[in-house]
Amino acid sequence: MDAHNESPDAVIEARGLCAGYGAVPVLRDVDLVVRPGELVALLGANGAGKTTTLKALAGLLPPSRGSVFYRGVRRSDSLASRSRAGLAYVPEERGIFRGLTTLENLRLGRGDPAVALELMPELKPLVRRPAGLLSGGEQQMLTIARALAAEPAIFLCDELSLGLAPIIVERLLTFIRTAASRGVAVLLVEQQARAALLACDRAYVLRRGQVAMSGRAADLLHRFGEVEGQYLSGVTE
Ligand SMILES: Nc1ncnc2c1ncn2[C@@H]1O[C@H](COP(=O)(O)OP(=O)(O)OP(=O)(O)O)[C@@H](O)[C@H]1O
Repeated sequence: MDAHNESPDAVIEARGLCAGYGAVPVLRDVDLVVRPGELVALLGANGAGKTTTLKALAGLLPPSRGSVFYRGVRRSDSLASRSRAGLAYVPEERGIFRGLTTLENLRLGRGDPAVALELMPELKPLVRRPAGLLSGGEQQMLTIARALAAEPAIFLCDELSLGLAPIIVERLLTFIRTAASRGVAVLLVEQQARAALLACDRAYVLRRGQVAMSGRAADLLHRFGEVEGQYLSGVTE
């Protein structure tokens, strides 16, 4: 039934996606599309299923029903295999080796460290510093520059702004916007809904594992009260 995706121009597409952990269902019939050059936010209350969605899209969690299409092809392969095919995923934990220097961490990426440093010049004075000593914002710059230096087709980023000052979040969003303008499809999980809607083209709002609202970011900003309502009514406990 879902052997073909419905949006031929999509880089990544979830169709009727259901996924969870063991016997615990989390996602229910999630439909989601990200196209080249689009910056898309995934919003929702704590526990709504945002990280679970990214994990299922990245290949870390198998769908119990429904499909994930990557560049038009239905996939059930691993994250490593999807990464080789142009998918970049930054998890909430950021994937930094704290005992290695910034440069050594950049070398672990798929892209050229020199490209990462050109993309994010703030990292240049920090190349020899152990990544564990970088500030939270600098660590996030490192993970994002490392991911984007590989010129992925799609960039999935969890909790972009976790623990970061608003000015740093603004810098990161501008940086990611530039990547999107070069054609990268971006899906961001973001806690700060208003900031995300101001920066993104489109958004999906999850509530208890389902897409409760979706559309152009500008339209969702006009309906921000409703967006916030999804958070209040979406709390699971
Ligand atoms: N490994 C796991 N095993 C069992 N349940 C899990 C696991 N990881 C997450 N969950 C549950 O799945 C639901 C969705 O979690 P998820 O992390 O996707 O939410 P989220 O929207 O990313 O939340 P947050 O904003 O708090 O990070 C929650 O009820 C959570 O408790």
